[in-house]
Amino acid sequence: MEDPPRFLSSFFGVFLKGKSKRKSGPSEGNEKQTRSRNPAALPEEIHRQFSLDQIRAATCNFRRDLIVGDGVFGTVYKGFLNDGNLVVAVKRLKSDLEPGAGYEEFQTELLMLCQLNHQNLVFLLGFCFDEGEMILVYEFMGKGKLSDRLYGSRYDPLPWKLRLEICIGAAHGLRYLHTGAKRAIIHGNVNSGDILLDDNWVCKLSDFRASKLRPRSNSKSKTTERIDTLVQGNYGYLDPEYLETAQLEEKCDVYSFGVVLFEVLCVRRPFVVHGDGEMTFLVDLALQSIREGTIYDIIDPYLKGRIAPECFEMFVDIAGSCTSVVGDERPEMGEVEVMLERALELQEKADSDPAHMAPYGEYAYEEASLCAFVPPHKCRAESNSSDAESVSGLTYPTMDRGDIESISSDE
Ligand SMILES: Nc1ncnc2c1ncn2[C@@H]1O[C@H](COP(=O)(O)OP(=O)(O)OP(=O)(O)O)[C@@H](O)[C@H]1O
Repeated sequence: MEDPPRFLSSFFGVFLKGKSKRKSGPSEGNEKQTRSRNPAALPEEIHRQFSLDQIRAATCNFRRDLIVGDGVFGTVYKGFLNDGNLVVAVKRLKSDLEPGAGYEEFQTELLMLCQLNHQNLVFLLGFCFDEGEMILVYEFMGKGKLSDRLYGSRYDPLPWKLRLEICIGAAHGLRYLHTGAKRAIIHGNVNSGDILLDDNWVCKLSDFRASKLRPRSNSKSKTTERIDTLVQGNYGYLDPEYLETAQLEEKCDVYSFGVVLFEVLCVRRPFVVHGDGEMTFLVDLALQSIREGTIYDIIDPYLKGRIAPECFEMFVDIAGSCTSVVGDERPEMGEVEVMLERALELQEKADSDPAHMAPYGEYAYEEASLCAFVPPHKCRAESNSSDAESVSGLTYPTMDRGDIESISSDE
């Protein structure tokens, strides 16, 4: 990827002036501000600037039945451009937020996506800042969120190979963020709700509002290159080291991605709150089950008998190593990508063996042969421990539901 396009600095000059205009109104006679009203100063050659009228036309004036989702800061509408030939997602900053809330997040999302172009990252078509509105326009992801496809009762269970392909796509996207540019980008909020799927099941990472730019890692000065930040992200996905140090780095994304892998395998939420307020974390449950050789017992029942043992082993090993409590023991995203591709190959190889062919074009694998699997990876530090919390080395605070609602979560 090239450096951030040079238009960005002038673009953000424009953007920020757009903000101040909203609050205090424009002052005349300033050449820069004249430029700010001139669409030629905006990066239209790459990302189109839409007028509010165009956005209104595309969304039938923000018709309620075109709402496809609601985030903390924005409402997302399905929209139609180019005489209805192009379906888009239109994210509009909510008008009922605290003054100023959401601006920074929209700005970060725009800054990141303006610089990115990869098949596994959601594509930003353009933006609209007319009349004090802040609107981002994306390609439309017809199959919605991975989390909905995993947990939504109205959907059929996802086939195992498709799940693997989705994970590989997400790993491609993350690897590109981490290493595809001169400055590494840390997503900062990897979770199954921000992994979107297009009509062809191609997976794309979205929601870059918590993302951070930093120079590419260099092993000698690694620790000084970490980013000090306010801890944010979805509960259940947060790297324990990040929670402790508030330093964001690529390994935080790797950890969160590992949690997604366990979700894909087990179809269990990253955390569950019990009636007494106690919480169970999927990562703790999964790591404990790995250690005890019972991981097969907690996987999605739909997958039982459908995963080749060697693929299963590899997948569990990848998820386990991604969620290692020690960041430095986690693999790089490039390694994760390669291992997931290998897991898919193993599944395909096993599927090609007629012995595994079952009626209706499905495959059947012995369940019992998977039960005693304990992968050799990073559980060594915890191998003497028997309680779930210490498996990941974490002691999570006990929280009640009120606390949880105040934490950003897509669930
Ligand atoms: N490009 C898109 N195509 C189709 N649907 C989308 C697209 N982008 C977002 N959505 C839908 O809109 C919802 C809201 O998206 P948004 O990015 O604003 O918030 P979020 O990431 O889901 O949640 P939060 O902001 O609370 O973390 C998503 O959950 C998804 O269902």
